[in-house]
Amino acid sequence: MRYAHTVESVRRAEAALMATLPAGALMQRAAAGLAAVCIDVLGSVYGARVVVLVGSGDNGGDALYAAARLASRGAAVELVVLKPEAAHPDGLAAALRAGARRTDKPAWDGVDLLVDGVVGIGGRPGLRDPARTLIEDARAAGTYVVAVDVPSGVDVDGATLPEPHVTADITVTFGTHKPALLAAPAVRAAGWVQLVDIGLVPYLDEAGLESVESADVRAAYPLPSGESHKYTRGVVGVDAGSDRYAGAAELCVRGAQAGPAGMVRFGGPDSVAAEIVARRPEAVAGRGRVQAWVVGSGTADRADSALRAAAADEVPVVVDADALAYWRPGMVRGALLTPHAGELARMLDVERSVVEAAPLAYARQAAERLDATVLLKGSNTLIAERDRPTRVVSTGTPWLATAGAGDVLAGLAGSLLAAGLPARDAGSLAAWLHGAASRRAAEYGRPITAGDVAGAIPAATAAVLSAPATPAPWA
Ligand SMILES: NC(=O)C1=CN([C@@H]2O[C@H](COP(=O)(O)OP(=O)(O)OC[C@H]3O[C@@H](n4cnc5c(N)ncnc54)[C@H](O)[C@@H]3O)[C@@H](O)[C@H]2O)[C@@H](O)CC1
Ligand SMILES: Nc1ncnc2c1ncn2[C@@H]1O[C@H](COP(=O)(O)OP(=O)(O)O)[C@@H](O)[C@H]1O
Ligand SMILES: [K+]
Repeated sequence: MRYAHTVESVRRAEAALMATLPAGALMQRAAAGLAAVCIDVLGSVYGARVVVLVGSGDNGGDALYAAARLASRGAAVELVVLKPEAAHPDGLAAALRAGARRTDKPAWDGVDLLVDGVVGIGGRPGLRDPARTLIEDARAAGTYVVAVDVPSGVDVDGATLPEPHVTADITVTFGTHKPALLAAPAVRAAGWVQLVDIGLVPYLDEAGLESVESADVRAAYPLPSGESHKYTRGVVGVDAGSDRYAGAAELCVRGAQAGPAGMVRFGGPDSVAAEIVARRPEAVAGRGRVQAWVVGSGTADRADSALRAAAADEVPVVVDADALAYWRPGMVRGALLTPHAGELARMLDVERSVVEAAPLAYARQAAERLDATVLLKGSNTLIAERDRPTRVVSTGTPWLATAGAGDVLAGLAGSLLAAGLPARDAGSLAAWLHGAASRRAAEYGRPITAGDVAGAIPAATAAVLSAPATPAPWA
């Protein structure tokens, strides 16, 4: 996992760490890491032109000490000190001593790098002038931007993206990630994120947000063993599709078949079942004992009865698409709801745009109010559960925004549930593998169908499971 901590928890940890160190040591660690990334970006430092925007807090202090390091390596460093009376005095003196010069209006032509030290975790969202105009001018000139700790102006904890804000090419962050560096929409402003270790980790409490990585998928994926048979691997029931949306049923079944469960039962209408079995002969038509249900993809006006029937089995349920409207808090223990922003907005009775602007807050609110694990689909996908760190998955590609992709995801999540994973892990792994499969299918940049995504899930799974350890002979 990559972990993100809120401003409050970073401050708490920093205070505890600072108490063990000489004054200023932490800022030096941060500045050294920042300067190293800038040097990497520049390639050749000597003679490079660097403009540093210096705010009035410690974020500006970091930027000033990094500026001193760059200037002492021969870079032509220009400091724009936004509030001279409040700039970090020792940092400013160090930068000037090393040869940096002050300016109010840099000529952006020929600037190799802009360092954004306007505000960090102490910043209020948004940017005021003159920082705003300076950033706009630099961007218009195509200047490469390195943000210090966070891109200035973003909402650090809420990960929303108020206008105006800095859009960085690289963000060099200290100690731990911040929510805005992992979750949409703010993550779009961060560019590539580089974490600098300043020794904070032992002092941090549990992260509120965690980003799922390939090693997490490998560690949690339910593997069959030599003793397994199809029933011990889990049976997943799919109640999806209708005469109008038969395709949704097939895509959901294909997602389920690409997961770890040993068998897929199709419990939808007979007319659809006949077609499913003809096209996917491994699926078994008719209801029976299952370890998890997937309900709702393309069920149209059967959604209510389909959800109630699944709930009566008292096994975990993936509640997707049309069935979401009939979800009642507490209906099923261990349920995984898989709405996109529009569906979640309807469930919470707000506008879609409101959810899209603050997905992290709404996914969390939904998990509370709806009493279930909520997987909110989008450019990155969130998995929220009450009293647990929220997960974020960002393996997908925008090509994944294609009709039916959600049906595949629901099927895959159901298979992982049936194989025994709790809802939060099933949702995390399903979203990760679904996103990885979409990238594989899109070959890093071409249109794909939901069927292509389903077809690529086994290869994406193989790639992540091929751990360096020697596999057991039967695996
Ligand atoms: N606390 C620590 O131990 C460490 C902090 N570090 C740095 O310190 C930063 C936090 O420093 P601070 O707490 O001083 O806060 P910041 O430097 O993030 O910002 C606070 C200052 O910016 C002004 N400000 C707030 N919102 C603004 C806005 N929208 N536009 C313009 N000005 C605004 C405030 O009036 C205040 O003076 C971190 O992000 C990190 O870069 C690092 O040096 C590592 C160690
Ligand atoms: N911009 C994007 N970048 C990456 N993935 C996206 C983006 N937009 C949507 N997705 C993903 O595409 C899938 C679309 O699912 P969904 O909205 O349910 O479509 P459908 O209902 O047609 O199946 C989800 O997995 C979602 O996370
Ligand atoms: K910054």
